[in-house]
Amino acid sequence: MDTINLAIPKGRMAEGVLRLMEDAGFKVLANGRNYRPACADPRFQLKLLKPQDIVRMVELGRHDLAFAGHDWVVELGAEVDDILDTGLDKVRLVAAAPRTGLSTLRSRRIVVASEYERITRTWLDREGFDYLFVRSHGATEVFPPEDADMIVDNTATGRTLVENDLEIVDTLLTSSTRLIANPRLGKRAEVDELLLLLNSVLDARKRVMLEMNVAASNLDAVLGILPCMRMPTVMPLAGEGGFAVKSAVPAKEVRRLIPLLKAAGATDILEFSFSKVVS
Ligand SMILES: Nc1ncnc2c1ncn2[C@@H]1O[C@H](COP(=O)(O)OP(=O)(O)OP(=O)(O)O)[C@@H](O)[C@H]1O
Ligand SMILES: O=P(O)(O)OC[C@H]1O[C@H](OP(=O)(O)OP(=O)(O)O)[C@H](O)[C@@H]1O
Repeated sequence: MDTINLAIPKGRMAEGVLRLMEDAGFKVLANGRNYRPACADPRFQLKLLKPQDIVRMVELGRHDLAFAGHDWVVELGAEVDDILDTGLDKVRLVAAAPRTGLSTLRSRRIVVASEYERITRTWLDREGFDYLFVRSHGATEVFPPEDADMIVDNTATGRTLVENDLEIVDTLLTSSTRLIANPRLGKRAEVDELLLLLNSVLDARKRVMLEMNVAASNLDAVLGILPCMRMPTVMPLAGEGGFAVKSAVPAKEVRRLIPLLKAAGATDILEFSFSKVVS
C-alpha cells in the first residue's frame, strides 16, 4: 500500500491542525520532540515541519499533502493545489509604520523589514515606494523606528502592532491554514476520504442542533423562524397533539433565535453540538 506523506506545521499552527485531525478521526499521536508522529490511520505517514519549509516540500513532491499557511504559499510562489481552507489561524498580512513617521514614508528612501520578501517587494513596487528591503527573522514589530521605517508582518488580534506603537498602512493579503497538495499527486481515495471528514468537522463546528416542543397551533410560526439544512424534522409527540421539532442551525444565530422561538411558542428548547456533518 502506497502511504500518503502528510506534513503537519510545527509551531503555533500545530494545535489547531492536530485537533482538527483528531476530530476528523485521524488522531495524531504526537509526543514531545518526536517529529514523526504516528497517525491513527496508517495510510497517512506524518512529519512535523516548520510552516515555511512545508510549502517547498509539497511543491517538490517530497510530501504529498500538508497543512500550511496561505501566506507562505503566496510568498514562495509555490505551485501547489489548495484543496481545503480550514479557516484556522486567520491572519492579515499588513504594512505598518510608527504613527509619527506615516506622513514622510513617500517622501524619502525608507527601510522596510519583513519575513515576507516577495509579497513586500511586490506591494512596495506597485505602490511606488523608494525603499531598501531588510529580511527579518521574527519579532519584526520591534524594528521601527530605529531599524526600519516600515514593516510587513502578519497580524491576528492586532495586539503586537498596538504594543509596539505601529499603525496599519495597508492590508496586503489575508491568510489562513490550508490543506495543500502536490499537483502531480493525482486522484487518491485516501485524500478524498480525508477531505470529506475534515470538511464534515469544519461544517459541524459552524452549527448546533436545536430541538424543541411545539403545540400544533404554533408550528407554522416556529417553522417560519427556524433555519435548517434542508427541512426541519417534525415528529408528532405521543398523546399530546404537539410536535418535536429539530433543526441544525448556524451556531452564530442561536443567540438571536432562541428568544424568537420561545416567543413563537416553542418550549423545552434544547441545544446540542455535534461532531460531523456530511451532506
Ligand atoms: N498570531 C497568529 N495567529 C495565527 N496564525 C499566525 C499568527 N502568527 C503567525 N501565524 C501563521 O503561522 C504561520 C507560521 O508563522 P510563524 O513563522 O510566525 O509561526 P511559527 O513558526 O509557528 O512561530 P513560532 O516559532 O513563534 O511558534 C504563518 O502561516 C502565519 O500566517
Ligand atoms: O496580532 P497578534 O495577535 O498580536 O499576533 C501577531 C504576531 O504573532 C506572530 O508572532 P510570533 O508570536 O509567532 O513571534 P515572531 O514574530 O517572533 O514569529 C506574528 O509574527 C505577529 O508578530
